[in-house]
Parts: sequence; structure tokens; C-alpha cells
Amino acid sequence: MTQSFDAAMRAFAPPLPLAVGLSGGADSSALLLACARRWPGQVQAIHVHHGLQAAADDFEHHCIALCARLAVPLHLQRIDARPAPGASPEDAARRARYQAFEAVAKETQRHAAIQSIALAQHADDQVETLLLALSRGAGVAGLAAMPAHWQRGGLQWYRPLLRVAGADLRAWLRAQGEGWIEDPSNADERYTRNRIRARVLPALEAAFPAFRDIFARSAAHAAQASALLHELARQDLALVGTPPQIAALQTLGPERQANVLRHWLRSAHHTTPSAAQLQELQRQIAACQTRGQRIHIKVGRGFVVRADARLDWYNPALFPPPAGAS
Ligand SMILES: Nc1ncnc2c1ncn2[C@@H]1O[C@H](COP(=O)(O)OP(=O)(O)OP(=O)(O)O)[C@@H](O)[C@H]1O
Repeated sequence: MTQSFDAAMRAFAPPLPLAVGLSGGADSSALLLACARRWPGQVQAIHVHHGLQAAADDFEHHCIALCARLAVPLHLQRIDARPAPGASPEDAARRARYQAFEAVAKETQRHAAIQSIALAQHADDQVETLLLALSRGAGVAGLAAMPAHWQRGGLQWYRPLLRVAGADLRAWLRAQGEGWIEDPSNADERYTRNRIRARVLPALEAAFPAFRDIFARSAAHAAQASALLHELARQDLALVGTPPQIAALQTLGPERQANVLRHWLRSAHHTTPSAAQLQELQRQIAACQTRGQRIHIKVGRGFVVRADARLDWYNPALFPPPAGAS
């Protein structure tokens, strides 16, 4: 069930001190205000200046003024979040932001060490994330959308507002007499997420008002399925070895084999095969019945090859083919 803003905040119990990721928008301004009132002297804020848009200075000024008013220490981080060629600007900004948060937390280790970081995504953001995953043909890991809690880099990370509707959150902030900065890029309908927000969510609201709760249930089912697939992949990788033995891979059914191959490539080589590449790799593994049978297929920036009885992956820009590669 969606929650009121106050109920969500009552249920939130992070280890302190806590830092709030403060963009200057409505959502994180509301979260900071509520946290600062609840745990005076135990809350800090981190604002990351992306330098990506002209409005970045306005966001920074808003954060400085809000934190000064609340007597909350503010860490300002400037980052260069220009995406690599072909990479998504939103992903590059998000990755750089997470690194900046971790860098700030590390700096505080000697004094008032930050234990937790809170981010302000809400129930509408969760639905957008799920629909965005569907629009890209994602598997269960994508359909799991955003977790409410996880651990990383020695920190506890939280999204305490994931069950609060965006309109309720803004109504709460308005009732406190607080303002915020509207992100001008949110109106840019060249981005799929913004088209989903502007066009699909109002249609869902009209046709199917309980969509936030129902979709959240599907995302939770997908998260469970994704965790199971991950666990199975870990067990199967221990079975087939790293790098995987071809004969051992051949004993697995096609779905399990695909699952463990994806896990091997991601965990050992930080690369993800496309559906077509994985299908071709599995075809070549099935055809590999003689000593002379070759396996060779492009995946990411490198190639999966056969090296004697095993598979291997190498990036030709960095390494020569592995010994025994055919
Ligand atoms: N520049 C930033 N500096 C610090 N934290 C950020 C920044 N941008 C986003 N965050 C944090 O990550 C969360 C998700 O970011 P996202 O860009 O999806 O939302 P947003 O539209 O910026 O949210 P908000 O209404 O708080 O501005 C934010 O709610 C906030 O907690």
C-alpha cells in the first residue's frame, strides 16, 4: 500500500549519522527537512554539482540556503559527469554521483562518520523505472526496479520514500512552507522517462488508480526471482568453474546455461552479452563436440573463445588471445 509521507518517515530507522543526497528538487528537499527535524545534529547533506546544465548553479544555491537554515552540514562535490561516447548521460551522472557520495562518506571517517545515505526516489519514480525497464525489454533484474535498502562501500543505502506518491510528497513540502527548484530537464520529452512521466502516468492514474501498489508488487516478485537466478548462477559457476569448462556447461539446460554464462561474463569481465550474442554463443557451445571445434564470438569489447577445454574472454586491445585459443 502507498504510505503517507509521515508514515514512511516513522518507519525509517537508519544507523546514524545519516547523509541525505540533496539535489535541490522537491523530493530530496522534503527528505532532508524531515530527517533534520527527526535527528537534530545527526544529519548531513551531500550535493553533487554535475556541471551538466545551466540550472546547476541554481540547485547549488538552493541547497546552500536550505542547509544553512536547517543548520545541516553540507558537503558540496563537483564532478565531471560527461558520458563516454555512446553511454547514456543519465547513467554517467548517476555513476559519478554514487562515487562522489562514497568519497564524501570516506572523508568523514575521522569525525562524525556517515553510516547511511538516503535518497529520495518515491513511488512514481519506481513506476517510471519499471516502465522504462519494460520499454527496453529488460529481464527480471531490470523489472525488479529500485531496492529500498542495500549495502555498498561499507555504507547502508536507503530509499525511504519508495511507497509515497510524488503528489503526497510535494503536498507535505508545500504544507511546511518550503520551496524547491524545478529541474528544467524533467520537461524534456526526448527522454523516455520524461515521456512516461508526462503521458503514461496520468493515463494510468485515470484508468487504474491503484497502479503504484500493484506495480510495486510485480517489481517485488521480479526482485525475488532475480535474487534466485543470481544464487543459482553463483552455484552453477562454482560447478562449471571460472573460466567455465565447456563439457560442464553442456550438461546444463539452455536457460541455466544462459544464466551462468551471463553471470560469468558480468562478474569476471564486467561485460553483458546481447540476447543475439548469447544465443550464438550457446549454439557454438552445443556444436563443440570435437577437439578441433572452434568457438569465437564478439561480446562487449572483446571475444569469447575456446581455450582447450574451457571458454575464455579477452579484449584484443589489451591482451593477446589466451594460450590454447582456437
Ligand atoms: N545532484 C545531486 N546531488 C545529490 N543528490 C542527488 C543529486 N541528484 C539526485 N540526487 C539524489 O538521488 C535521488 C534520485 O535522483 P533523481 O535524479 O532520480 O531525482 P530528482 O528528480 O533529482 O529528485 P529531487 O526531486 O530530489 O530533485 C534524489 O532524490 C536525491 O536524493
